Amino acid sequence: MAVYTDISEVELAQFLAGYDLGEMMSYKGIAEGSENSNFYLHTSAGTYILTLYERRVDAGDLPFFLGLMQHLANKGISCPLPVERRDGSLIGEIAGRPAAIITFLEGVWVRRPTAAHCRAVGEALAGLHLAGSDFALKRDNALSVDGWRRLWAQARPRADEFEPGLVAEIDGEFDAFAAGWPDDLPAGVIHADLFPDNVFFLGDRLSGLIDFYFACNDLFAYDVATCLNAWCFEKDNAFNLTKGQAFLSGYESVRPLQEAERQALPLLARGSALRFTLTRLYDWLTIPDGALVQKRDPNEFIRRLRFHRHIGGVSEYGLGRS
Ligand SMILES: Nc1ncnc2c1ncn2[C@@H]1O[C@H](COP(=O)(O)OP(=O)(O)O)[C@@H](O)[C@H]1O
Ligand SMILES: N[C@@H](CCOP(=O)(O)O)C(=O)O
Repeated sequence: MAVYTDISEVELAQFLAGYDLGEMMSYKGIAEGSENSNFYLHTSAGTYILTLYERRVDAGDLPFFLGLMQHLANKGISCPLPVERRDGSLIGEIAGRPAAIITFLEGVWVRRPTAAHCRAVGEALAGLHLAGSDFALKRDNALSVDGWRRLWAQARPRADEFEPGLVAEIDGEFDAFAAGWPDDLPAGVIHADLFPDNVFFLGDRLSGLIDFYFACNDLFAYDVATCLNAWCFEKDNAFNLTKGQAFLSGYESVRPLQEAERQALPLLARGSALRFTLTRLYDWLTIPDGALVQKRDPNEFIRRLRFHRHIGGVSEYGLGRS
């Protein structure tokens, strides 16, 4: 469930007075998502999504996130378009939270992605990387190695409660990143959270990308690594080579990876697995039982991390296989 802040009809009517969206007809909280409060909003002008930005979103980053959606949509990427207020701004306030209205995208996210879905996501991710290349605003990745260290400092004292031995294991991961985290690979705007619940399909056709609230400037190959983690493992946490191959060939059909990016994938995938382990572990240890938000299992990403740590070579991801 993700409605952290409820809103009244009166508050919504006042908020909508700032827009040219006609009369309010109905609104309804959306159960899915985990970071922000989202509502379906029906007005006489159509259907929209109203988002109230919550704990992990810094209001100072909203011009980047919303401006990026505008930029990408204008470049033909199927993503929500923020709706301008009467005064031309994109951000308002409701119930004491910063808030925006974005256009509604048709489609559903797939619970059981096939190799065809993975290929389509690879193509879309590379398209996003190319389309973001001339976006003027910049945002550092708050959840790269330094951000992971801060999260780890908070989770570490209780991490062995989740799994005995985890403290020593994750301390060791940081040593590996200190020795070799790349900073000289092609970089630009990345999505940074392109999980299945953020990609809509109509049948096998990818119909849109959502949730740009972790987007930032970082290595393109790090985004590739995150998608390998998010799309190409099965429910039993085994890597699916066919899906890996499909995702990577989809990506490379639009933007071929450089050899240095290919060789960096095992470390980047390990880092990405650590990033999601840490946010999930932090939530696991800090969100009270019975809270509205659904906790996600850190173990899935601990298992991925171990897989990447022991990978023999990038052909095991499906690279270089026909
Ligand atoms: N533009 C959109 N069009 C249609 N549905 C959307 C749109 N944006 C969000 N949603 C719905 O809201 C849910 C939560 O959105 P998301 O951006 O992932 O939230 P959060 O940032 O809280 O994780 C999505 O799973 C989807 O059902
Ligand atoms: N993708 C992350 C959680 C972020 O949730 P989202 O609803 O914003 O995609 C994870 O799986 O840990």
